[in-house]
Amino acid sequence: MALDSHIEKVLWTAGEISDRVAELAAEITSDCSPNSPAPALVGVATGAFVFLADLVRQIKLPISVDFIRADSYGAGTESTGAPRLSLDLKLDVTGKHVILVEDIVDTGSTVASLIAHLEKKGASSVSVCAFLDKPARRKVEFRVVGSGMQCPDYFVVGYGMDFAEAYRNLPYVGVLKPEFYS
Ligand SMILES: O=P(O)(O)OC[C@H]1O[C@H](OP(=O)(O)OP(=O)(O)O)[C@H](O)[C@@H]1O
Ligand code: HPA
Ligand SMILES: [Mg+2]
Repeated sequence: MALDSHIEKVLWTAGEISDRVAELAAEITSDCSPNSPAPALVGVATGAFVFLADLVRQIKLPISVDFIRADSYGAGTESTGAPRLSLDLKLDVTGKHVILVEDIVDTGSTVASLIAHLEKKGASSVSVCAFLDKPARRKVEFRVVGSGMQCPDYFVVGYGMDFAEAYRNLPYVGVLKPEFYS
């Protein structure tokens, strides 16, 4: 298939991803006490849409789901370091436990700015569930509570993640051949 020929190497196959997502969903389900309200899962658009859809369908709690958006990469591979909120929540999260769902935490600036925003909106607590955690490039320190995989220091694509808006639809995570990064 033409799209696969753009990929230099696959880091995680669709099967490996689905096994890990099932474990994360089980952790979220078991961490929530039966007497406390179910959390709100907030996906960071656009990248988190595939992970969020897989994750929520395996959580056995009456959660709510919404999206938020903060842009910092544009069409490149370097963060601007100053994410801009470009889509806010529809849900009222006052007094709610929010799980911010990310495809990847890289420098950490997107998640850090969104945690501050959700706390300002009255969330009682905010935790982060990221499919990939890439600590090598972290600039803003915070704790990723649930993470799927530790990502080596590559700019990766697939499973929701893009380069210049392409490759989000790949069912696996991989690294592009150098000629496709320009
Ligand atoms: O930790 P950071 O360095 O802030 O990078 C992580 C963020 O960057 C990407 O989003 P992007 O802003 O590119 O938008 P997208 O989700 O629409 O691809 C990714 O989906 C994360 O949201
Ligand atoms: O490695 C990455 N791939 C895609 N989008 C990203 N946004 C931050 N890091 C990445
Ligand atoms: Mg994103």
